[in-house]
Amino acid sequence: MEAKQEVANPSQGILLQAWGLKKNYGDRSAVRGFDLQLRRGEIVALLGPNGAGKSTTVGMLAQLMAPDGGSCQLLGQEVRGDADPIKARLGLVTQDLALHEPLSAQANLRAFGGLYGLKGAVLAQRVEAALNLAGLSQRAHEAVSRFSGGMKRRLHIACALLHQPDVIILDEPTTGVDAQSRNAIFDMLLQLRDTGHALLYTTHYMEEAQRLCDRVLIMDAGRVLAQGTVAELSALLPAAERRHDGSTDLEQVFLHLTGRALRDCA
Ligand SMILES: Nc1ncnc2c1ncn2[C@@H]1O[C@H](COP(=O)(O)OP(=O)(O)OP(=O)(O)O)[C@@H](O)[C@H]1O
Repeated sequence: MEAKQEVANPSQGILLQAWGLKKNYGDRSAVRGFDLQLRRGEIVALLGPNGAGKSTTVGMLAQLMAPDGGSCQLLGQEVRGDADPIKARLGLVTQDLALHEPLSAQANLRAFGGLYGLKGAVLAQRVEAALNLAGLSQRAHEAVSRFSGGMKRRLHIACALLHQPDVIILDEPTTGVDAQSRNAIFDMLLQLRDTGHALLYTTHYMEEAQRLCDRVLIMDAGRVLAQGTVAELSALLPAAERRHDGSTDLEQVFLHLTGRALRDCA
């Protein structure tokens, strides 16, 4: 195990921390050394093209797969197996929807709440709060099969939050949604950030990372190439490549770092 430079410390606001995470599939290195410090009250984007290693990184951070190297801590502790209570402090929003289409939004939430061991008045209160957060209170009793793609995505996110995790990892949560629903999802995520959650958000959409996130990690071929605020990343560009109006396009930064355009990598 590699040396740790710093202990993840919730009192300093660091809720999720990783050191040198590595993962191989056979002789392919999917992740080649991933470091992270995720703090309370921030949204960090993990931005990279298809195949960059984002989902594999999420799998290791969410304790779904063991790394081949490195380690991570959740609220200052290593997670010791599925039964470790600390694991409940993390919520994972997967890329694939996990909803029961014939059931209503409320019934889906109740079913997920049951999986987390919630019942009675607590379950009822959490389901109501989740419907509210997802903007679905008026559609609570309708079958999910009648929902738009964006409504399903919002419900899917709400299901992953019923156990009130501190750290939320979202793997491309806007896949297949229109601009209006994307805005509704952004509102949900900003509300979560502003109530003290820490969010890690994977995407291959630069404009999402730029608009929503406090910091951005740019990843390609299993490595983090650069990280920082958009302004910090912009400072990596040579003066001649910067826009005259001072605005930055993460696409330009990716192009500068890799010699190819992010949109051409998909
Ligand atoms: N189960 C697997 N077996 C073999 N190779 C895999 C497996 N899962 C991922 N890979 C490979 O590992 C690399 C990283 O894949 P990963 O899915 O983590 O990237 P990603 O950035 O999440 O991509 P996307 O945006 O398309 O989801 C890719 O080269 C991929 O083909």
